[in-house]
Amino acid sequence: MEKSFFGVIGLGVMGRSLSLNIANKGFKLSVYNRSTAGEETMVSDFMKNVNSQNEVLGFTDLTEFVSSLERPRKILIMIKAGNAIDVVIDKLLPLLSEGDIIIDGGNSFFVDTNRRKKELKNECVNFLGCGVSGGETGALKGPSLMVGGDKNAYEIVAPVLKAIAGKDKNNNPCCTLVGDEGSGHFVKMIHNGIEYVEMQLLAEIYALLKEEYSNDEIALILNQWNQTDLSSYLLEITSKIFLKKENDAYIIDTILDKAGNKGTGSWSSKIAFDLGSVNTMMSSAVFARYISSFKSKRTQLSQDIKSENSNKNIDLNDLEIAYRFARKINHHQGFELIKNGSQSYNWDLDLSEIARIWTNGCIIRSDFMERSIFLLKDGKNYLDNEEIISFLKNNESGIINILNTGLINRISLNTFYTAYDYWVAITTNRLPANLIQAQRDYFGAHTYQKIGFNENEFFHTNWEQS
Ligand SMILES: NC(=O)C1=CN([C@@H]2O[C@H](COP(=O)(O)OP(=O)(O)OC[C@H]3O[C@@H](n4cnc5c(N)ncnc54)[C@H](OP(=O)(O)O)[C@@H]3O)[C@@H](O)[C@H]2O)C=CC1
Ligand SMILES: O=C(CO)[C@H](O)[C@H](O)COP(=O)(O)O
Repeated sequence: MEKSFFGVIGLGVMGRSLSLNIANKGFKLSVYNRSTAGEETMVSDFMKNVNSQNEVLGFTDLTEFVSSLERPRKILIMIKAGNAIDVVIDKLLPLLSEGDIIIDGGNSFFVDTNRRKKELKNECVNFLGCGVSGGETGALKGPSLMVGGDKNAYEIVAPVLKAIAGKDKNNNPCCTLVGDEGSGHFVKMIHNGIEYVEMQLLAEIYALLKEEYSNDEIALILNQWNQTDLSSYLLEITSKIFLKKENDAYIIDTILDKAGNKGTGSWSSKIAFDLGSVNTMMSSAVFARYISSFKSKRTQLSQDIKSENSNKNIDLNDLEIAYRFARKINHHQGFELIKNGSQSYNWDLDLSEIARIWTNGCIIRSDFMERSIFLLKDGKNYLDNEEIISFLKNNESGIINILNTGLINRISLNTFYTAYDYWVAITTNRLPANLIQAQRDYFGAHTYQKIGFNENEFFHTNWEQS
């Protein structure tokens, strides 16, 4: 029997969509899912969705699955991130041959990907970490693919990845080898960090609007914004969410206000600390999800708090400006983190190319991302651009008015606040850090630098000596 060109392990939400996408592009495919209690029909259910033109073989036996693949074997693992990946790799290894290629398409932590790549290299097996974005629909119709690893291995799987990826405005695939090692998963992790912020900003806008406007009206406002340069996939789906009803009830009003997460947002925040990069907005968006999960505490404490119920009178023009303002800072912080990661890990990442593969297929695709291809050229970031700087300088009052509305009405707007605060701090010539240095020197003799002296000169004061 003719062997399959490509293999997919894992037929969950993403694995089955990617598999159909691959098969629809004409590649002969083998798919595998473990057959555990309660999940025995994953493969047979999948096979029912395969059309007669697709060449797909389904397996619940890993050895048979691997034997069905032509060499070098090209296997995409699309399962839960974490230990499960190591478990599957351990099971695969004895079945593989020199030169075979494993691609991890899940949201794996990039440090694990660095390790796995090294371990597999010792076994003469290639390992690529591929960030996949686009959710269920994107995976089926054209995701954005951020690949990290060796160029030679990438070239072998590129025909499949490029064929299934979404296409940019010039019809080029939203798929690229971003760099070596776990750089693909690093870039996907930051993508998700940016995504968390974009989502939280919309949630805070909802918090402001919902006291004054109906769901239909909120949908209309967001939809109007989506006809402007603010247009994005997340804005589009959010406006649609407000219109969706079940049994005459708006679904949004029936959903418990506890946000979940699977880790990529908090990893992005932790890495920013390690790299000395400032990403206050991502941390704020992660913490907003955590606070939301303290539902019973919030319910208990909210009983003692009087709600003013004042007339909010939100200025929609200011809100639109504040949103535009905060998104610019979010993208700046996100790409700055990528830049810092690139420098620290020697990955030579191309920010403009990353923006390009994020213009279609992925969750944070937007008009602004399209413009970012230009703004991020030659290693530049947003705050190197005069137009961006002048927008931020000239529109402070819009975001201040919105923050004031939040303060007066007890509406938590922390992610908007962190955007503005970052802008204020980064544009302040003299910060009070001189006091921090004095305090450190006082209690710990940590020394300090002096204004007008050489950067390499450090001073110490005996603060208690009169
Ligand atoms: N959903 C999304 O929007 C996106 C998800 N991702 C990432 O893609 C990956 C898959 O996500 P998704 O498809 O949503 O997840 P699902 O929960 O839908 O599917 C999980 C898959 O992993 C398999 N699996 C879980 N544990 C093991 C194990 N120990 N050994 C073998 N197989 C295992 C499951 O098999 P079984 O059915 O037998 O349990 C199933 O096939 C994750 O890393 C996720 O973070 C990336 C981008 C978007
Ligand atoms: O990668 C994704 C989108 O790009 C996944 O949907 C991911 O699960 C989103 O993160 P979280 O579950 O933490 O909200």
